Amino acid sequence: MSTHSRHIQLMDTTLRDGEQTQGVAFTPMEKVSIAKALLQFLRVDRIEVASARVSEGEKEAVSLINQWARQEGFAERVEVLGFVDHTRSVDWIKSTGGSVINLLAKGSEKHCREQLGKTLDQHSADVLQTIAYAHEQGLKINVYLEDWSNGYKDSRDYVYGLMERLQHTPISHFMLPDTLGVMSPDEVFASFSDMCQRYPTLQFDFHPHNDYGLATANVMAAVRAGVSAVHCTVNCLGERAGNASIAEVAVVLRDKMAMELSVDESHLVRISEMVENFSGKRVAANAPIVGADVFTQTAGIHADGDQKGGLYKTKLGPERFSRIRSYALGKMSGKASLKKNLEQLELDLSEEDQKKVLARIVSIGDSKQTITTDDLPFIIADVLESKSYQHIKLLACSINSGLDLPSTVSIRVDVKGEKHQTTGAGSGGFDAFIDAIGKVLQHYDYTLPTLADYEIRIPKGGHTSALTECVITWDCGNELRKTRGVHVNQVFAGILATIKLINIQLHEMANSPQA
Ligand SMILES: CC(C)C(=O)C(=O)O
Repeated sequence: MSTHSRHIQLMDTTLRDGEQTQGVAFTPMEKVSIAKALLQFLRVDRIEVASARVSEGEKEAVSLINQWARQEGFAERVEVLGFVDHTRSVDWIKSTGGSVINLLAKGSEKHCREQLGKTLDQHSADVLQTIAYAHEQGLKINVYLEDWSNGYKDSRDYVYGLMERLQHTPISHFMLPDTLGVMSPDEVFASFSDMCQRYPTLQFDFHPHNDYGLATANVMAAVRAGVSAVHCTVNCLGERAGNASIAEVAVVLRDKMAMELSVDESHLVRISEMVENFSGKRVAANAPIVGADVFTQTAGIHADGDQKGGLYKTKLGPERFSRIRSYALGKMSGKASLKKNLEQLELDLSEEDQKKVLARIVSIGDSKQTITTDDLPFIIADVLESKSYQHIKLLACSINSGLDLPSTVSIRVDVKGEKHQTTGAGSGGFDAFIDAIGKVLQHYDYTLPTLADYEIRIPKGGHTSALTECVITWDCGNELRKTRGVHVNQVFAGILATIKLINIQLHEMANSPQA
């Protein structure tokens, strides 16, 4: 098959196979939100949203999605996995207002024999009967040949036999899964080339799994062999090691194969965040395109190269995905990393002061702590002994905690030069501190944002007396902000991270035009 540019459909199955990720279950409203984001903003071609007959909640979700999709003219782009169960899956899909069934047939002789206890003739008769009924009911029909990768390897005659029986029925897409994620790109290319040449008038989809970490490479091979659609999920969710990441597939097919796609890449990250929140499955910081760190340069030499004419630029620029490049501060930072951060904060420092600040950054980095751009003004203030960034200082803090007892805290703080002493109570030491500090801050018209996340880490191989690092993500309304605190006592690490956030926000309040 030629590698000439052609349109490749992306079928997103986050809401069906993605929900088969261990521990993931979306509520109906979450499913509706994800479906809308996928079709309306990301503009994928098709979405698979559920398996038929799973539950009442699933029925509600699918009905809501179909209702919305019909209004928006997307009805035929919403698909539901159905089973060879006479009329039951078809009736279920019809009752949700659905238009498309993705019928699950057996793609390997072994599955057909061992799981269904049927021969090829018996199984194809059942499949044909369900297809006829679905067609009569006005559904569009796609068919999965489950375990096709093994079927093609071990029982090719069975696969051809099934295809012969199905090829003249009203099936729109033959969806060939690598159900257990066992194929290599060479195997995908050879098998799909054969299928596409043998049945040149049929449309084939590839449904990959990532068990060997080869899902994206396998998608490339399938497209090279001639498939017209590939399946993927947001954040690579899916059974076991997942399917193929939609972000990876989109950029690889565009950049490496010059294929035409409908997806709007600028929405990839937002959808990834939405799915991360609803699924509770964190995206690895180094996940291509959507990971938190993938547009951060750490080595000073890279920051230097970027400053000298974009020497480290690639097609995968952050702007393409509505993200920005950042320059990490740590022991590997150089002058250019600091300069880039100063530019971002619109801060001007003499060469001499930059040297001092850089030396401090490197020494903080050496003690394994991480530094964010938000930390920089405070490091500068500390190194250059400027008072203008120290709006709040924790002078003393003692915490009393006991098993099954409320915690109490007593604090002394300096806010803008005024001293306060107060107490607080809560269900834990940190909660008690939040109670106490809240009492002080109400005098300054300031309310702490809510926590979006709270992580405690110790260095790998650490021991009970090791430093702990607390990273708090704050929901500041229009943005999420992270602050870090480091201390041997993990509650104090959280308290220091909180003081940092308060300092940043009091500083912004003091410098806002209304102040
Ligand atoms: C249920 C089927 C279609 C599947 O997801 C697979 O075979 O990978």
